[in-house]
Amino acid sequence: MIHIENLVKRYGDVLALDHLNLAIKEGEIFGLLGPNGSGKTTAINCLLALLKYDKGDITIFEKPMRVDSYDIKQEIGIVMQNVAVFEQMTVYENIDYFCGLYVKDKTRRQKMVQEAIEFVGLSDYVKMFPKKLSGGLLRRLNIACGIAHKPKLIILDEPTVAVDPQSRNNILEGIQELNRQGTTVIYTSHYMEEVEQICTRIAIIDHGRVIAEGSSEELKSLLKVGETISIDDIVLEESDLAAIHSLPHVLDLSYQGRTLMIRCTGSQHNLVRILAHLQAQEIAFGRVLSELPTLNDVFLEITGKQLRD
Ligand SMILES: Nc1ncnc2c1ncn2[C@@H]1O[C@H](COP(=O)(O)OP(=O)(O)OP(=O)(O)O)[C@@H](O)[C@H]1O
Repeated sequence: MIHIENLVKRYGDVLALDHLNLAIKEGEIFGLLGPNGSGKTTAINCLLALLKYDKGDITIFEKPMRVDSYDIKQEIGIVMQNVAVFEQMTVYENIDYFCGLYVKDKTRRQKMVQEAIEFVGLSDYVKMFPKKLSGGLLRRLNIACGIAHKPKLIILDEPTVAVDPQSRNNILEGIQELNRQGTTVIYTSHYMEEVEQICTRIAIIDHGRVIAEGSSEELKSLLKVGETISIDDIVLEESDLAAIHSLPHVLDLSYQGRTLMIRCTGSQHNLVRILAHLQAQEIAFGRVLSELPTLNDVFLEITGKQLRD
């Protein structure tokens, strides 16, 4: 559905996109995950032909995307990072205005605006002006303005920045619902939990390049460590440590201040196997914690730094 090939974008000396390649299929919720400044917004702006780029090719719906590709733009909904609504218009008028850019027929538009209002849960606020809305409601209005015309593709650039957890959940559930109704979604974020929660495929980008791509599970399977188990209040001899180390899938372990940390390859049955071993050896222990890897671990292993640097 969307192909970005070898996209290069420079701002003066800053290389914002460095041969970026992306292919997004119809029906996906495609996540673009990367730290601040990695090039997500630049990629989206190039994709939408809002920004000139130095090199590369972009096709959307199998056609080249250009500044005057109005037929393509008609089928795209955009929800940008910064809320962009008119202060002097009410909630209803704002949604109607943005929908009207694409849908001229009044009766059809009225129905679409109504559906968008219900979809984002703004029915009680239609006559209010934006400045009376809370941050979360304002975001919902921003989303309604972007989706009311029922585009085939919706692009959301960090739509949950500075949003309270409840509104954030509403937004994420709404995006999943739109996708269930057949909309393809591109979602950029530096919140890995969000991307993990809703995206069917993810490209992790850093310094304007894709450094890893796949489903959340596929990305995590790139890691050496599949599970980290920590066990508190455990007293062990050297021979006990050697025996635990030799259990299947144990990669390495550390033992400090009566806490044992075991890093395992794979993520299945490690905990059961290790606890069964301790029980068989009649070794007592306290609190046990098993941690599965996150997308941050994937980023850390590939780049040597945290996603939230
Ligand atoms: N108008 C501009 N002029 C100069 N440099 C820019 C401009 N816009 C972005 N950059 C630089 O390009 C790089 C990519 O920025 P971009 O905003 O695309 O990243 P991002 O991943 O969207 O970050 P964020 O999550 O903070 O929005 C950064 O180094 C940024 O400083």
